[in-house]
Amino acid sequence: MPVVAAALIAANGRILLHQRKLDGALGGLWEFPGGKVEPGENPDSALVRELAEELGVAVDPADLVYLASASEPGNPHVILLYTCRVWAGEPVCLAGEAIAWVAPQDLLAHEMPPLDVPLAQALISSI
Ligand SMILES: Nc1nc2c([nH]c(=O)n2[C@@H]2O[C@H](COP(=O)(O)OP(=O)(O)OP(=O)(O)O)[C@@H](O)[C@H]2O)c(=O)[nH]1
Repeated sequence: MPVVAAALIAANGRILLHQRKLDGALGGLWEFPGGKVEPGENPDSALVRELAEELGVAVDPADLVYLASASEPGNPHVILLYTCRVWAGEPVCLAGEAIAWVAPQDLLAHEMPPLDVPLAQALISSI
């Protein structure tokens, strides 16, 4: 089951992390915002939709740059991470517990779901 996620990278180099709702699956953990690709969507259009739903921002698919994927044995989900440096609107937390702008060196100090950890490592290596 494909899941798409974005690292929104601000002009000051900070990266947006999204804290999942405390009471749901992987509750309270910090992840790259995104979600499941629904039937009929491609990864880009799913990510544009998820970023609008979760953060209230508008993203042009042309500004999504694929970076890395992560999966693990026994888990049907594969997560595709994109970077994005251009969006319209100020991100706000519409669906999760909180959002935070995090310096790259502080990403891994946030408790993350398992698949977000290698994605964060790939991101840190790329910038
Ligand atoms: N971000 C993230 N999601 C993971 C990991 N492992 C894993 O099974 N997942 C699952 O991947 C899915 C991610 O979708 P989501 O919950 O963020 O997005 P969504 O809004 O489309 O899902 P929903 O319909 O369940 O609310 C969830 O079912 C989540 O439990 C992981 O390591 N990181």
